[in-house]
Amino acid sequence: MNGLTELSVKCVLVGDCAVGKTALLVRFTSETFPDSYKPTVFENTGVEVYMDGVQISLGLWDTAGNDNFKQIRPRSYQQADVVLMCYSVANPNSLASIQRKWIAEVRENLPRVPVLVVATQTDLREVGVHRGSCISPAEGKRVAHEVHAKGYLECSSLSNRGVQQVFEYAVRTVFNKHKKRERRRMFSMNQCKICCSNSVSHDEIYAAQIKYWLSSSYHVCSACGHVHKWKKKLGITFHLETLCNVISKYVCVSVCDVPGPVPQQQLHIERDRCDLRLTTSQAFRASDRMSDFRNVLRSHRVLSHRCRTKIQTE
Ligand SMILES: Nc1nc2c(ncn2[C@@H]2O[C@H](COP(=O)(O)OP(=O)(O)OP(=O)(O)O)[C@@H](O)[C@H]2O)c(=O)[nH]1
Repeated sequence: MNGLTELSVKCVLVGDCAVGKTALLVRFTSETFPDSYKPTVFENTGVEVYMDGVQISLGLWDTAGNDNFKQIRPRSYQQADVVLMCYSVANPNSLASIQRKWIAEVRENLPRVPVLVVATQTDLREVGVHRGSCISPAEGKRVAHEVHAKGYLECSSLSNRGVQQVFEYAVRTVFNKHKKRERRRMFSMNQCKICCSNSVSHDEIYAAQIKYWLSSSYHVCSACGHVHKWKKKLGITFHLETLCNVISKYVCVSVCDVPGPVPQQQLHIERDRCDLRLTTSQAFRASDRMSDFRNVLRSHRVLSHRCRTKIQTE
């Protein structure tokens, strides 16, 4: 990806046999509907799409629902950006499989990649023998919620209803994730120039002695998320002892402008890979109980877009 002018997205479809994964892909890529059923072993295809002016190479990976080909599936999971877990509204077992089997397999291979639950063959709610006994949207949504899916969509490849939306949603999910990451990187680069005039290098910084940390209060800059000694100027009160204890290995702010004795501990920053994010809307003091502090960090995970830098203590 280059400054979000182009992006490549790998989307993998999984789900029980005959739920309509191939038909969904065929409908989306060629505007046709395959009537005959031919079990998939392994297929992939690619299309170019645009989103907000960004050209996106969308790789679409069809997988076999049949477990005879189970060994092949991990190949499809490699480097995936988003997974569509499909079930047929006319087949309750296929929905049960999402909870019982597919989410576990996907998470084993892709622990953090967004998944969407996709209900297929929705035309069967209106015609055919399953009419009246099909799975309702509410039931599908409930399962999606339980497996922590990023979204729930319904479609019919036969009637072409909702097909486009499935892929739009999938691409949008990945797109937004990249945009967020990009924005964070930009903030990180820009704001550090402003706020950290006397900070040391971003890639490798030196922190003061832990002892010094234990006895000192620092402040997190509201602009860049860095710890400063600027009392009440820009940031929130933040005690490094607490910070160190709570996040014993990974700290989500970089420490710069460290006064005091010669640094004894070297810290390495892993840029753009931060799990914890801070906002500046709240103040914490050293006296805060650890659990409260942890909760506050947790509750602020998604709020801040400020520069995030992860420090790994050696
Ligand atoms: N009524 C209806 N039938 C569909 C729809 N989508 C697929 N089918 C039919 O369902 C059968 C299975 O479709 P496939 O797309 O091959 O299913 P699959 O999930 O790829 O199956 P595997 O390759 O075995 O994993 C075919 O006979 C399709 O014609 C749909 O939206 N509505």
